[in-house]
Amino acid sequence: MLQVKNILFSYKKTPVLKAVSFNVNQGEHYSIIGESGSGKSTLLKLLYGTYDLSEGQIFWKHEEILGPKHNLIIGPEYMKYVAQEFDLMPFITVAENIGAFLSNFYPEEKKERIKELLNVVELMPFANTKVKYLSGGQKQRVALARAIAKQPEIILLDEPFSHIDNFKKQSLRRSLFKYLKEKNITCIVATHDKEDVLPFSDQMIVLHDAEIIANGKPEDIYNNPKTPLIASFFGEFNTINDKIVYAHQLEIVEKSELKVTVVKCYFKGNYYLVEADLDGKSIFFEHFKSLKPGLKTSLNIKKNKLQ
Ligand SMILES: Nc1ncnc2c1ncn2[C@@H]1O[C@H](COP(=O)(O)OP(=O)(O)OP(=O)(O)O)[C@@H](O)[C@H]1O
Repeated sequence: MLQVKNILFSYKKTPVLKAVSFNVNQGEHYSIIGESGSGKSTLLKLLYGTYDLSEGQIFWKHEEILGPKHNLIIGPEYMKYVAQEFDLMPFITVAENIGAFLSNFYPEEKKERIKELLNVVELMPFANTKVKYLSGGQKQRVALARAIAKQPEIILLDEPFSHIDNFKKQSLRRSLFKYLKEKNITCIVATHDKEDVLPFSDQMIVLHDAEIIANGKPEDIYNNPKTPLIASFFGEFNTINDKIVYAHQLEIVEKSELKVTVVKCYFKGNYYLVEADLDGKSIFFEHFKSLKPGLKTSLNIKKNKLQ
């Protein structure tokens, strides 16, 4: 188990993280979300032992993870960290990069392992391409494969799919997270993307103003967002009578107290996001077809949030 116990950390005077505590079980998928600058990357770096903590402790199993004051080499053996800037060897091939830290003692096994890893990150066709000729997204996939090559016990991923296009992202996410679960590798992901969290995470935390403002199962946090900031991570939402209501929870009905006037419609693929006026305030709801600006209608809040 990873135990983060009441940590405090500042780069300068103001704390970037304070009173941060949470536990992650072996094999669990844990997500860290928060606005830009909320300390997600800093938290991953602290878990990796990049900096010394001002207060608190971090343990993996019974071993304390200590910073550079105590270690010449940053990062414990059993842990891998994939930063936003990936550090690859440009003049050798994808396969050579992935195999760089694998033992040469059993060449056949090494070849098989590289093949397996190339499949996980869907880079088989680029096995013999030099990394310098790859796109940003392809390089990010090499970095991911390299991080799992030696089968760490725990992997820290900072925005792991940020450079990868939407075509590849969906299948890559499934492939990587499935692989990590199968191998029982604990995975901690800092992300802006709810698609990294909702379908895959066992637990998540939300950082704001240097502290954890929510910690729990994604389903619970999604269904009961405590603040507008949390709701905004998941999608378009409204505050109606002091309650947070997602756009998809509103439906048009014949009569209700919520009388709105349509302002604009945005095509979203399988639905339209409708912007409407409710007593001088903008309100957003989803509808299956486009509505004319100026149309007056009534809305109802659906009961089941997942509908
Ligand atoms: N090396 C550093 N020296 C000083 N301040 C830093 C350093 N790295 C980060 N910060 C500051 O610490 C705060 C948290 O940064 P961090 O990169 O952890 O946020 P983040 O949530 O990962 O942001 P993003 O989502 O944009 O990657 C920010 O205010 C940032 O400016």
